[in-house]
Amino acid sequence: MAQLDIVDVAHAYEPDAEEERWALKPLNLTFESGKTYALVGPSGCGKTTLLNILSGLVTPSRGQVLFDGVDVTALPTKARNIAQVFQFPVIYKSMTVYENLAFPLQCRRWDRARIDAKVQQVAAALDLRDRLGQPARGLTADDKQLISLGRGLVRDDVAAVLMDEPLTVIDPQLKHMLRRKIREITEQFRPTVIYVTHDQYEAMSFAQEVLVMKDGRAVQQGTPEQLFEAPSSTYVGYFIGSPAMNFLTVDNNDGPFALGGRTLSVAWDIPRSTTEVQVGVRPEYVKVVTDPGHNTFPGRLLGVRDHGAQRVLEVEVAGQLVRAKTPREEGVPAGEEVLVHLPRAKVLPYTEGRLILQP
Ligand SMILES: Nc1ncnc2c1ncn2[C@@H]1O[C@H](COP(=O)(O)OP(=O)(O)OP(=O)(O)O)[C@@H](O)[C@H]1O
Repeated sequence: MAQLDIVDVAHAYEPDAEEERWALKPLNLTFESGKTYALVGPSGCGKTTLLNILSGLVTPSRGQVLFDGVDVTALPTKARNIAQVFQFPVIYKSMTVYENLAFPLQCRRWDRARIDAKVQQVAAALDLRDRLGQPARGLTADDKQLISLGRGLVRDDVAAVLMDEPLTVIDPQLKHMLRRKIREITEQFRPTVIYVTHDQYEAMSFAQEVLVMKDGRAVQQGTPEQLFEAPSSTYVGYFIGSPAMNFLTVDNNDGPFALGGRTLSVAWDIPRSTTEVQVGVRPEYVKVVTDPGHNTFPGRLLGVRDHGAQRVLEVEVAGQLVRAKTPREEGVPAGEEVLVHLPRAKVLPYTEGRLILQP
């Protein structure tokens, strides 16, 4: 497995377009060997363009692509030694499951014993062992995609495994299981994986590092925990997390920060002159409480939404909407009048959409 570097890479599908309209604005990135990355962002933000530049399907308008320090920018896909998994399964219908998994290894002229050991290992990881003798033709779309994934992961001599929305065709109920399998198999075989998805949940539950993209730019790269705990912008705070991070405008005229005339105690110190401070706090950290206390604000319960094992309470505080995510067993407040607690350590400062300070 290789380290992949993107050095000052940019791409415009229309050569004369001004920079603001480029599909990819100048970008420097390193994908470390043996790590799993997710490229995430809304439709049109440039994820597939970046993946295609890595695979060689698109030659960037400028910049270099390095695999372990070697410049591969001008090399076609087949000379880059990568495995690719696409949205739709790519399998050989006339072959058995075993033959499908073995095929990439036969092409590499591995000997039979080595091929068999590897196929058995990957099939075990993907729970495909009982279907190895079956023809691929009769399998469900989910199983076919599982084989595509297996084929992508079976070769341990590839520079990287590039996956473009591989779970799109998968039945929603099976997605969870497949995500877990991909995670297990990547933990076991340690490939360099770059995985494109528009689904932040998929990215956060699968990758070691997540790269959030917007309008052809990488706006934040970090571990799922870093993106959850300290989004570098309100954009990332909205995009990552369900429901999105709360952002509340606070008063910062004289004295301490305040929300609806009540003091909001915070764990940071920013210049008093900073205009329009918003505080960000994740719904997971907002508590609806019964007793007044430190950083507790009166609010009005507007609604309750079901969120699987949890509920989302929507509360108006000082004229602004605050969402609190609470375990189902905690129940719902009896009346409309509630108190909302914002934990000091979890309240972050933003101005003009940017995180001002790290906590
Ligand atoms: N072949 C192409 N020719 C011209 N413009 C293109 C081409 N492919 C993509 N684009 C444009 O480049 C921008 C980035 O597209 P890209 O497909 O990389 O985004 P994406 O984040 O992968 O989106 P999606 O999730 O919808 O696939 C978009 O504005 C898109 O319209």
